[in-house]
Amino acid sequence: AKQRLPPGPRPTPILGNITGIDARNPWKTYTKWAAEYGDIIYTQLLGQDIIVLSSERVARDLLDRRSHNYSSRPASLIPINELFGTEFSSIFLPYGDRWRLHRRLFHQAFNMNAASSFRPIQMETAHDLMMNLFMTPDDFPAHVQALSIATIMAIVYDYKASSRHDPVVAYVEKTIEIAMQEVRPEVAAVIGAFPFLKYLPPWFPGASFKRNALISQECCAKWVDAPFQHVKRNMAGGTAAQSMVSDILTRIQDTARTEGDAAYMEKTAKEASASAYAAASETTFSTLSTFILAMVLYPEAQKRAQAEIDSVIGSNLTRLPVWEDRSSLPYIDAIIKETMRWHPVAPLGIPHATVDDDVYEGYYIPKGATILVNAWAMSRDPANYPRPDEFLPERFLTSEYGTNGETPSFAFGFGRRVCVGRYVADASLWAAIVSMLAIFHFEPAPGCDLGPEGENVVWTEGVTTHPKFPCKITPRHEGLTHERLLQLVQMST
Ligand code: HEM
Repeated sequence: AKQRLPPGPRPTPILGNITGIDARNPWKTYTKWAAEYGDIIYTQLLGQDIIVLSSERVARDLLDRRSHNYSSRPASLIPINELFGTEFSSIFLPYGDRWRLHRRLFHQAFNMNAASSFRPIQMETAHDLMMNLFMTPDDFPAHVQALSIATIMAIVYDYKASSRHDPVVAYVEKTIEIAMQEVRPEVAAVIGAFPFLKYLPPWFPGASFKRNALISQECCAKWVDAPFQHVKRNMAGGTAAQSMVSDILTRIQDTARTEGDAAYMEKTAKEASASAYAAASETTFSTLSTFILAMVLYPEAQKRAQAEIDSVIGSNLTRLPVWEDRSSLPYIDAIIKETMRWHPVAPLGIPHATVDDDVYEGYYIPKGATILVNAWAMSRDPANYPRPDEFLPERFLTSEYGTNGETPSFAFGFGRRVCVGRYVADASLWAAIVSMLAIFHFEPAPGCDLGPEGENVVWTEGVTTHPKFPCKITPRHEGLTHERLLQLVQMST
């Protein structure tokens, strides 16, 4: 008997459901469909099977409990990654030995215990952020981005990125900017279905993605190599500090049996470290931008967080928050969780794919199907998160709002593909957020109406999304000088 696919909107011939999708916010279309057809729906884009999971329950059942079958990445993303030069990226590797080796390198560097060794770096970049915000508060997006980049560059390569116009950073940022726009299922489906598009000359009208691809390929080659060579040079000269790459290179020297082995491991290390950068910088930046927006729109939450910090470090700023304060600041943890819940950085996650055919609750799920995690829909589920559009950190502190207090599972993804950098990410966010709240007050920029619930805020489009808005940032403590802030920073290191 013909197997029954999950329900969904009826596809039109050839194009499938592509014409019905809001290209700017595809997660909103999928969420609307989920309301109509349920937690698990089937759609088609140009002949490709797409299954969208819209509840945490279904995502856990399939991606966690059947992770052996749901941990690949869509084959349709391979051509587009090759086109853009990002084929090596751990994030997009299909399930298999190559991906497993990447994952092992990450696990050694970023597991819960290992991740804590990066705390001094994270606090130092948080302090740099405070100093920058103090001097030029209106440039806050650039400062937050600088923090996100500097943190991961230091952790992975012990590379000190200069805060402006760093050449290595410029390559990576360009590649990521392009990849965020183009390496997503809706674009991949078009190129997969019409492979000749790949061969259009870059000057061809409408072939902007091809021009982008050439730029991306060039930037990628430099991004993967330049910082890696920096570590090797420092190791050879005996000046390398600890980093993910120096640790791996030391292990290769100690364990590789043949030269071939060593060369393969080194190539893998290069690819994995470059991927860590891509995965970490944009996501950290987006989360912190969303946090600042929440503080502007929800002054009560901001006030409560600051009162909590003051109750621990004192209200006259005799010292800055330090790691040991974390356990006394539960509301700050709740703010971090609620930021990731309120506007998930990757509203459709990173697509998974099935290895084999499967059947779930009577529905047929084909081999090779793209599995989209609709984090947006999960974040808006009123059963788990009452008043879902509101920023309410309290929901992670009391059962009144229904959560179990844990970070929402959709924030960092599922199964064997769950974010390998989640402990690093959590610590970077904490250091930055607690430092910002200790020193600054965030309010709407004068004359700028964001709307009571932020309706007028513009969010960027792509795999990840962040808000763009102006904001007024002022020191909370009257008479705080640059010199005094510097003194406080020096006292706590
Ligand atoms: C707030 C910050 C972050 C968020 C919200 C975030 C979120 C995610 C999500 C949703 C995924 C996809 C999971 C899935 O496929 O189900 C992912 C994958 C990944 N993340 Fe993160 N991430 C963050 C920070 C980081 C950091 C700091 C690192 C590295 C230090 C990192 C490294 C990775 C890597 C390598 C993958 C790919 C894993 C794989 O495909 O096997 N992430 N992340």
